[in-house]
Amino acid sequence: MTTPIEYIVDDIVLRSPETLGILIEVQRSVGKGYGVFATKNIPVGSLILSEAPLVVLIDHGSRVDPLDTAVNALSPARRKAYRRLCSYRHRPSETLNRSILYSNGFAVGETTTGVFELASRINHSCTPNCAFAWNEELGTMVFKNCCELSQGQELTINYGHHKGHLKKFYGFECDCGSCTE
Ligand SMILES: C[S@@+](CC[C@H](N)C(=O)[O-])C[C@H]1O[C@@H](n2cnc3c(N)ncnc32)[C@H](O)[C@@H]1O
Repeated sequence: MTTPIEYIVDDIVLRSPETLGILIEVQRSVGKGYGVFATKNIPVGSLILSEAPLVVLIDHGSRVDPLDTAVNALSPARRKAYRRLCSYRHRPSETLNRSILYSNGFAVGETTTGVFELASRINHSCTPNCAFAWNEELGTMVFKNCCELSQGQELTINYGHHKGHLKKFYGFECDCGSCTE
């Protein structure tokens, strides 16, 4: 659990990660499931979100899937939040926990993957309006907008894959128009 930290964004003092409902909200995104949207105009370079992972996975190659152990160890509310995330099963043998991890995971260090309750709702664009970086000291993924956002605009990040990989691993055809093959 990270200690809440105060940030000043656009004259509002925020306690991390309480930007939900103030700067951003989760809504349906046409053809993409859910997405994260700006609730107001947000100047470039604002702190949009600083969130600790719901689940982290460091795979040590044990026979028992350490992901199942990590998910089972969550509180019922956090386990429910994990299981409610979207999942694209890219192989029939993949477990639901694994599909959720692969569809929603971010690298949080060299060998660690993190899944986030809110950040994992952000959709992809090859020309994204937000950038993110893992902050080791805070133990949070920090998101800032790289251009001005208007109220109601969807936040996007680049998942870091070309078109074919987005289809194969996330199950969607990117139609942003700037994809690389
Ligand atoms: C990390 S989740 C993003 C949140 C997700 N939309 C949800 O409803 O929870 C990744 C999934 O979102 C969808 N997605 C993300 N970016 C998309 C895009 N540009 N076009 C279509 N679907 C997208 C795909 O289903 C993908 O597997």
